[in-house]
Amino acid sequence: MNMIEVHGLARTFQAPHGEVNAVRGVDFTVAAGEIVGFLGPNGAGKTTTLRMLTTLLRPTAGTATVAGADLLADPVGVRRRIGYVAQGGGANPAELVANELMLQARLYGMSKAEAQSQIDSLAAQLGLAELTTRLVGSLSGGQRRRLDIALGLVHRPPLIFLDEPSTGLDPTSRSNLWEHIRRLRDELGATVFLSTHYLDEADALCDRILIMDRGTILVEDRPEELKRRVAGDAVTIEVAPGGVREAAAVVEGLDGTSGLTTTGDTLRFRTEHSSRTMIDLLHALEARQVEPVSVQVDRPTLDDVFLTLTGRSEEPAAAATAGAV
Ligand SMILES: Nc1ncnc2c1ncn2[C@@H]1O[C@H](COP(=O)(O)OP(=O)(O)OP(=O)(O)O)[C@@H](O)[C@H]1O
Repeated sequence: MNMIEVHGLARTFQAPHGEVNAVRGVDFTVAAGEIVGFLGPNGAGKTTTLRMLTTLLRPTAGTATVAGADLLADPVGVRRRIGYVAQGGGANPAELVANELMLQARLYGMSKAEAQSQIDSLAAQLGLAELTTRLVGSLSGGQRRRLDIALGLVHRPPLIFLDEPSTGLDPTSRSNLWEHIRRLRDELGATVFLSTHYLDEADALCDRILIMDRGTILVEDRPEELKRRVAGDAVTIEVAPGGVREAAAVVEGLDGTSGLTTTGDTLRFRTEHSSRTMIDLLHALEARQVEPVSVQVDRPTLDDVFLTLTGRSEEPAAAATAGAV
């Protein structure tokens, strides 16, 4: 069974400088029990899509079924069956954390006892247990983010939308959150649809990834397939003046390297086996008396995925405006 079915979903905004085609007629499905990641550069249309699927924004065109309810005909039905953790969060700064969580749970019709037990377990898992007697407004950015997440999950929705859930979280909170999301799926059978800028997050959590760019979905794939498309680590090496041609010849002679470019005294290339390549490279440079000034190895990033898939890097949000249609 599909938890989300989207057909031709589109949203255009009227802006002072013209129309913005934020989402340009996308089609996709999410199966029950899947964790699906939504990736894309700033302005790609991820939040707009999430806001449409969570009934906060009316589509300009298209249809969708969300958690078994028709998005346009039954938005209230959709709302009752989903949890949504937005980027901004809507908690009241003047309220106590515990009260805010209880209010949310009760709004969704949970009994007091059921709500309390769910709040206790969420608070423990998301590192909020010590903060329940604090005012929302006194929380740090990361603490506030964890509260927003707890508020989105408190009524145990079968379908959960998370908009960049780990932005602003420290590494421990991040890995606790991932653990919690996995448990929601594994133990409760929940379906999770999350947007993220972090490839490692999508990789660690998601069964499938949709990549959006300029309002369209470029590719849908499992994370391992996606990573396979990015050919290895990126190496940047600067050599002493006069050595760049020699160094380029060395790089081209090494196994498993690709995409060599040079700028001034700096060379950039990709390698599938970075540690072996680096040892061979440094030995070969020494043998040819080319002196390396600096060396940097970077794991594939989201930007690399984009570069590989689209042949270009992330672009500013303005690229999605009417002029770019
Ligand atoms: N209310 C609005 N009025 C005009 N343009 C808008 C509005 N909301 C979004 N946009 C534009 O629509 C495009 C898509 O924005 P959206 O917020 O969906 O992107 P995103 O993929 O979520 O980006 P980010 O990763 O930065 O959160 C952008 O060009 C944005 O400026």
